[in-house]
Amino acid sequence: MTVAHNINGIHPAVSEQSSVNEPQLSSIHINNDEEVSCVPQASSFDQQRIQVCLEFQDVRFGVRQSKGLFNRKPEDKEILKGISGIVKPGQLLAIMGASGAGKSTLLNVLAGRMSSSGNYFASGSVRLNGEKREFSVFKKISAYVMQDDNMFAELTVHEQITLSCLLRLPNTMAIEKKKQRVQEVIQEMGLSHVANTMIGSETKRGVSGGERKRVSIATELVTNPSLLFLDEPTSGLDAFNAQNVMQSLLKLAKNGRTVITTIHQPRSDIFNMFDMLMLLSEGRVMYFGPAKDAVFYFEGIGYPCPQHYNPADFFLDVISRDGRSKEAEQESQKKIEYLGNCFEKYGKQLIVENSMKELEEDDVQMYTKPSKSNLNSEKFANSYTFEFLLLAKRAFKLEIREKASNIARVAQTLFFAVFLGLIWLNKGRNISYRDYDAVAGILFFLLINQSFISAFGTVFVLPLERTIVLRERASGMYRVSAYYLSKTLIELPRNALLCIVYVILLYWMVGLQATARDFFLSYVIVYLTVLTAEGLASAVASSAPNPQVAAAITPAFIVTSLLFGGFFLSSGQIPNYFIWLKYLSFFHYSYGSLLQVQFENWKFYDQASCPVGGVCTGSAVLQKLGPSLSLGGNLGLLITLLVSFRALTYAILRLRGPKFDQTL
Ligand SMILES: Nc1ncnc2c1ncn2[C@@H]1O[C@H](COP(=O)(O)OP(=O)(O)OP(=O)(O)O)[C@@H](O)[C@H]1O
Repeated sequence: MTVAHNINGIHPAVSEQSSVNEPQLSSIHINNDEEVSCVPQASSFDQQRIQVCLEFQDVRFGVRQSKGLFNRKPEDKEILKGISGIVKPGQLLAIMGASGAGKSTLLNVLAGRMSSSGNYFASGSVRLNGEKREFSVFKKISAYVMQDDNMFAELTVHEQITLSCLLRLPNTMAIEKKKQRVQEVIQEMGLSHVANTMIGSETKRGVSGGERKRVSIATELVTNPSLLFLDEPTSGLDAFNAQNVMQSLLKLAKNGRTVITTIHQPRSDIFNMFDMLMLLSEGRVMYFGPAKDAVFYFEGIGYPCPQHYNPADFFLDVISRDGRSKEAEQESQKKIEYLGNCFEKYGKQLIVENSMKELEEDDVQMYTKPSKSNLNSEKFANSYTFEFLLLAKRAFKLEIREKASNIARVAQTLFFAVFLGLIWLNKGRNISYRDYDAVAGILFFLLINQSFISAFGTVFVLPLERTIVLRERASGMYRVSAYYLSKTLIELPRNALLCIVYVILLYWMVGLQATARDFFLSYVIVYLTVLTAEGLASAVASSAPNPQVAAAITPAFIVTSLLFGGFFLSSGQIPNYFIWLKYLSFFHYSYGSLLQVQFENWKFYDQASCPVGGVCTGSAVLQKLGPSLSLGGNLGLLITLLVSFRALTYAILRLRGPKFDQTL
């Protein structure tokens, strides 16, 4: 397939008002004579891949913004202003432009990742092999690598890719084949030497930045996607790593994939890897066509690239708005206007339309039509049980590998148990009826201390974990219920162990009711309270955008529960209009239960000398402090709140899941 465009003697009169030099588009020779490889190579898996040609025509996209608190009439902001292009299998398209040019927005629209919040408008068409794309098919043949490489730091590269592979490839495929695919992807992305290294994070040493990005790409690559979208894959990488990543992408493209990436400011050696280039400025196309022809094009319209200059830097200089002064801004604005008009008039017609015509004529027949019948039509590739077991295995690994937080939790538990035990040493033994409220205070504190530790552990972890889960769910890896159920169940033993250590130490140091039944019930109450506090914190944290917000709002919920828990305010002291808060306070039920367990058979050493009407026996204390429900009733409601908070967390995670709109 050979295409040669010769554009001679075109004199666009597009900049009459412009102060920019009048261009003489005298001799632009756009040469697209490279054979595009449509033949998959490499692994056996590659042969099953559908070849995809992505065309987009006159794509417009904008958002509706409200102008302020008191002006509710939304204002439209157009971000993409009629973008067209075409990318074929075997090609690597780089979308370049200054910050705010609309690169990520275009990538998202092409990948169908416009948030379905409805606060936007979009028009134009995006077609796959000449046909309107079907969401379910598109999802299966494409992959999206986000700019942020959110992955679990404690997993090894091999584990991360294996999980993705096992969960995304269909259950009809033998496990052995899936494992073989893992090896292929690891090799394809040049990760063999770090396969058993922890991924790591900013605070934990792991693989290098470039390797991390390649792990992120490999995670998406397991399904052998035909179409790969990447948002700024080189951002934050040093020159060496950036080049490595781009080389990997080039290799993927040359294996017959269609690769589209946004990139900010590539070095010249990276620039030379691009097959196709799209230059965007302020939502308009400044250039689209073979990357190697861009310099000729700009020369032809009056912007010659200086010798020995990185073309990428040159293009960015030319197409960026210069905001250093008002004059400079106006000047650059006119230049952008002119470049946009030039491309509209000449480049677009000659490059985009020719390519599309050419595709209509022959290429489309070369590709298998991506239809449901070619692909596994199930929404999830594997059964619920399989997902649950794999996610539980991952949750367990993460649980035992998070050494720092585990050590911190154990240390806090031991410290508080011994510290509080020493403060209240023997306070439960031989106590006067005059001090019954001191025992009540100890019981209340017994409940809140562990609950706080647990709740705050969740608050900082869940929002970060949610971003990973969101990415995984966006790729259709698993059901959110399988994730949340496995995580919840795997975390149960940790709390059970910490609570038992805490309760044993504190219980015997303070000298609470020394029967097996009372000890066991007290332990169960503390444990259920901790799980409920954690459930409440999970619900709040899962709705917060980040750990900072979660940490700021969770105390409000926990402290309110505390206040209405029965120790600080008796029922009679709560104003009628706030009485409902008492019923929502989980401490109200756990404190009520613990009072019942401890005071039911409590004996004060001096209760024989009780004055008339005094609170001198355990049952008198219970009457005075007044848990209104039976032990069973309190425990039942505590468990109800525990289940409700967990169910609420699940509902929030589900509602706040990935939502894509692929109307184009
Ligand atoms: N939801 C939104 N609401 C308002 N403005 C938006 C929204 N999304 C994008 N924009 C604006 O649209 C423009 C293009 O954004 P986009 O993120 O696509 O740019 P970009 O070229 O990827 O920039 P960068 O290289 O800095 O990531 C920016 O001015 C941005 O502020």
